[in-house]
Amino acid sequence: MASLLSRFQSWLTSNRIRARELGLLLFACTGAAVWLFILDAPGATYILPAATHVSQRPALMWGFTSLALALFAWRRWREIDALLEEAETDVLTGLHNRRMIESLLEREFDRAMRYGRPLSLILIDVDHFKRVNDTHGHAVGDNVLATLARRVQRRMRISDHFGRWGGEEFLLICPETDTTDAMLVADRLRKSIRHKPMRLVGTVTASFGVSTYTGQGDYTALIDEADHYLYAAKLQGRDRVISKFTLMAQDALRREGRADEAEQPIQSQTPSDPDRLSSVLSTIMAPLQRKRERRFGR
Ligand SMILES: Nc1nc2c(ncn2[C@@H]2O[C@H](COP(=O)(O)OP(=O)(O)OP(=O)(O)O)[C@@H](O)[C@H]2O)c(=O)[nH]1
Repeated sequence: MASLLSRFQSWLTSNRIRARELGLLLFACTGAAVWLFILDAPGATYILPAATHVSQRPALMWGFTSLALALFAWRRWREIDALLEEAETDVLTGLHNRRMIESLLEREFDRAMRYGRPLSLILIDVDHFKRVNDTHGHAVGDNVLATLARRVQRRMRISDHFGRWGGEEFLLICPETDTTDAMLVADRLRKSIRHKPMRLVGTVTASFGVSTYTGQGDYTALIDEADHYLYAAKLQGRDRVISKFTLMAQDALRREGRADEAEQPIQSQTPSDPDRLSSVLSTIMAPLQRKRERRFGR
């Protein structure tokens, strides 16, 4: 008997059923049987003869049954909701995990494609993160990731989506955002990471790759493009933002024989930073603007 009971208990545990829930379920089943009896369903009298007494007060029985069923459903719903949230959240940072951010990206990409709206991606990768782990330990490395996540979260728009792409890489999805704006956003984030030293580690920097949907390809191509620019940012010395525009500007500067300037990051740590970024962007945009004006006669 004892072993039967313990087996029943372990079955309850393995099926995540608590005794209170089982009680509620039994109560709901009893209520349902009583209702069968009240409705004079065939065989109901054999299922629950004792229900005759309770059926004298059908309103009370109806109330109890509904309450029991509602409580049971509510508890189950909360558990399922918690499990779903757990399945979509990165435990370390509390951000969307890879699966969730990828499905959000797919959704935003479909929307951008259908309505012809701009959509930019910012792929962020912590610089020399292996060194942080090796020098200070994995726990401190984890703390760096969590701090970076909080800093970005505090500065992103409410309509943006932010998630952990994997390891020390993060993805920010910016709907309704063109390349120029996405670069400014990325640069603001870059500064917010760099300028405030992190506990035990000191200054941490990150590199950024920015890609924008141009009406071609699918969302994986957009990710690949951001990854390509992120790789370029790492190659060019890290702690910088690279997009299609940056590479175009660098090409333009090289063609003009200003190779030295092309090697400088478009953003620097000087207060004139945004000026330089916008001046380089306007250098690239000017011919495009002239072409557009010629075409549309404006
Ligand atoms: N603490 C911690 N480390 C992680 C986590 N995920 C990945 N890493 C570590 O992140 C490091 C990434 O190293 P690399 O890919 O060589 O990149 P890096 O050292 O940042 O160099 P660059 O990206 O080229 O600047 C590896 O040592 C991983 O073990 C994590 O969740 N927590």
